[in-house]
Amino acid sequence: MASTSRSYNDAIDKLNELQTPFAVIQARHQAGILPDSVLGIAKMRAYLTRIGYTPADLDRLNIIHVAGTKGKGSTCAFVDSIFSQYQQRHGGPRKTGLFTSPHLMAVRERIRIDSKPISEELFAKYFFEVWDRLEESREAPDPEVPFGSKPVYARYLTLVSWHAFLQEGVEAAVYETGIGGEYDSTNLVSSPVASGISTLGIDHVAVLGDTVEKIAWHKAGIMKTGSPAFTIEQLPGAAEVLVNRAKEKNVDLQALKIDRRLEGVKIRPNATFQKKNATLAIALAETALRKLGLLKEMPESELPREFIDGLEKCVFRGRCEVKEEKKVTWHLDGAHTADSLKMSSKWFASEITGRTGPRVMIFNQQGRVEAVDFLQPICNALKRSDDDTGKPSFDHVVFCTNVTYAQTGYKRDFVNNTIDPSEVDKLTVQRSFAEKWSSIDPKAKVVVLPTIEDALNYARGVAEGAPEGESVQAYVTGSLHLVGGALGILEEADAL
Ligand SMILES: Nc1ncnc2c1ncn2[C@@H]1O[C@H](COP(=O)(O)OP(=O)(O)OP(=O)(O)O)[C@@H](O)[C@H]1O
Repeated sequence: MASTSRSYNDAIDKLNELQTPFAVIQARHQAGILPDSVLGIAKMRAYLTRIGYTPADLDRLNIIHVAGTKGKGSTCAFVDSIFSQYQQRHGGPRKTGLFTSPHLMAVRERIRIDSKPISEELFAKYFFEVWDRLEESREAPDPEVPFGSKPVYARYLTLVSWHAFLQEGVEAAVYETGIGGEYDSTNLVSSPVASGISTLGIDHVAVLGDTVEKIAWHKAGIMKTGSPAFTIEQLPGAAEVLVNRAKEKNVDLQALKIDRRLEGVKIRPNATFQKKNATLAIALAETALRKLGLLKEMPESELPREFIDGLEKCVFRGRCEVKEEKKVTWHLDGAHTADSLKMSSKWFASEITGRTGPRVMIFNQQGRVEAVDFLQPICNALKRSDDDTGKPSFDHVVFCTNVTYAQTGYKRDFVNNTIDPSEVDKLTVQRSFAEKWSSIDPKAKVVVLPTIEDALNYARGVAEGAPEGESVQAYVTGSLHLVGGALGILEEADAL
């Protein structure tokens, strides 16, 4: 049955129904059932067939495919921004696509055409076309592959992106993997223009394994015979796995050192990790632009103007983002792993050097009590200078949930059924974070608040009480959902 209601909001409501409910996740976890791996990819192939395409159709998109633990989103954004400079100056690639996850403020940000989030209208159109095609083809094309009538949330969005990009005539598309690589829903592409593997570290251990070697094995799954692959400097164990898998697949894998042509290029933030992401992006964009006949010569001494502008003008929101408000400077960064939080807190520390206003941190990681171990390195990065010894790292530390609003709860695009609702109500994780922070930084004022809106208002309250001429230096981090919710609220305030 075709759905009768077809607005963007209707699409998001349907999409939210495709989230795996917390109770199901918990039951699977208790029974030791791991997420689908080989079968998951077989199911994706079947879904692709049911919506009318074959994996070979995806080759028309000239895909750049990026995996990694950290920096994959930033790398994809850099490549897309370089493409955009070529479009503006040379008219090609004709149309570009960018598929990333998660979203910050609206689901449609995950599917971008010519660098802009797909319109609500087009999102709804392609979302429901995929929906209808799946409804109309309930019989499995391959009887060996058992599957439900619809894939889960992230996989469904991958299908929508392929359908949208193919229908819109996208000529070059950049794809960020969701989790891992080998069994990721984006990994149906068989001949990418190039694959890129950004910095590897520990994350998603339940799915990918608990060592960087096991994780590297999964990420290396996006390398494809016949397509070049690039990576940057990695931990030795991870580098070895990548090299071995490249050999098995007969892939030409290049491990890149930071591109010296980046000297003088103003990338943001001006940090080593971002230079690694930019280095990877340069190699990926160069490969695609050469294939499309848009780049003939690549000078060894300096980057073409289009590359420099693409890197300098790239905007990837919610990553090391600064927003000014009356009496509050908001520093927002969605880092949420041990390594990236170390980088992120150093970035915040460098941003506020020499500033005297009260420091406020707003932090959350919903459902991940183990994130309590990420707090000490943040505290260490913000230690006061010798002149200020005796002061806490942060004057105020707020732990809140990812629920957006105090009155109305989640914004539709942020509904999350995969976490324990009772834990959110009881603020269980937030209380354990608070206890930890009080033990490591006893002079800080530590509070637990139920929503993002409450947390932002708390920081604004501190600003009101701050001495004349001093601004609160607020650091919002730990989760892209938290950062996205905060940006949404701050932007509503801008619009008033
Ligand atoms: N190469 C890197 N090494 C370590 N940390 C990084 C790197 N690149 C980015 N980060 C940190 O991680 C945060 C998220 O960056 P980005 O979105 O590019 O990563 P990602 O791999 O897409 O991760 P995810 O989508 O899981 O958040 C950044 O704001 C920054 O703090």
